[in-house]
Amino acid sequence: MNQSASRTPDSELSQFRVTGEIPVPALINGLTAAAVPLLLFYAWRSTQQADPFTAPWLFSFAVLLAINAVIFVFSGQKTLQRRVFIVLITALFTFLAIQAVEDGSAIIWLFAYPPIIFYISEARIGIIACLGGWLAVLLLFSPLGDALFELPYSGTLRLTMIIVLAFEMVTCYILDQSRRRSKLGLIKLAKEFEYAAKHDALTGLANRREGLEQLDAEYQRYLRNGRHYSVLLMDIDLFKQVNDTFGHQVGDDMIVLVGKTLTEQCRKVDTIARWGGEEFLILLPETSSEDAQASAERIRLAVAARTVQADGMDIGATISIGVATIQGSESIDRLLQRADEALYQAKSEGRNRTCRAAGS
Ligand SMILES: Nc1nc2c(ncn2[C@@H]2O[C@H](COP(=O)(O)OP(=O)(O)OP(=O)(O)O)[C@@H](O)[C@H]2O)c(=O)[nH]1
Repeated sequence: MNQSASRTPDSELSQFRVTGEIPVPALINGLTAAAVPLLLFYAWRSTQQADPFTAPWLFSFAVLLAINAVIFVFSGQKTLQRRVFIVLITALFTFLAIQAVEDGSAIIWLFAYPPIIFYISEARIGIIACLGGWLAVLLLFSPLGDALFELPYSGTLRLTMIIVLAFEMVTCYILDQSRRRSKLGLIKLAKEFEYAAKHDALTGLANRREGLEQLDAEYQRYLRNGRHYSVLLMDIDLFKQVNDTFGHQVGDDMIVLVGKTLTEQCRKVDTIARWGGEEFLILLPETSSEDAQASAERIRLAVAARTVQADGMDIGATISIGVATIQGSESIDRLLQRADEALYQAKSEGRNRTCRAAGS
């Protein structure tokens, strides 16, 4: 599981939403909603404290973040919004790191950056951004930083910041990886459940429920475009004897063999469903009654040519098939009923044959 999971790229991962997970656009808009008034407040405070440089920058960041949110609301451009947001908050945190707002405490805001960047971007971007940010802080706190800026930070604060920031970034990375792996696990589990809900465990064919869904979808298409479709309802002949004589396992092998043969004989667009114990249904989209009859005969002969091994013997299987083609405004139930009647007729006429439903 982990192998295929770890191969899934982040971009693919971001397309899936696990119930309860905060969607990235919602988080971005929530953070924007919180950041804009905060930035405006600090901009106002800066003007009060006669700091003419900081206020315009904070105000600009507030406006750009608000514009980014508005663009999303009106255009729904999630990717663009996310990228712009990443650039803006990276620039904002860089600004906060080098700009000693008031007494220099603004740099503490850097701790808010790692969890946000890991949550809203791919793991690769998060690592690059955090590593770059940490190296930048290291450089800022070096003698070079002092040469370039007037930094009010003590040696103890610098050392603590560097260590705690690194600790926080690594922790965020580990938590983020754990979150991504859990999400991949859930996605894989959901796919397995979905597959199990739609397929028959023995043959791997569609199960009856999925067959009915496909029938309904085809019926809706038929109502729209009037293109007729057909169904083949088939049943392995005298199957009880196979079970009774050779055992249940040989019976199962025969069901699998028939399912395999049907798959080989059908088009990709056809739906092959295990309808019941030894009963199968094939949905043939856009297929006339004549073509359906021809397909049914081909399938019947293909099955009759195959054998399963039991007690060193080759056991042959034959099937009987009822063919029905949708007509007029009849319901799916009525179509299936006609196919069933045709199958019954094939059985009563001696089995190993194909019968077309009345009216088809
Ligand atoms: N091995 C196996 N047997 C199954 C399975 N599902 C149903 N069966 C058996 O299939 C048999 C079906 O028998 P019947 O309905 O009497 O039909 P038949 O013997 O095929 O006779 P006709 O349909 O009249 O040709 C029953 O004995 C079921 O127990 C399955 O998944 N595996």
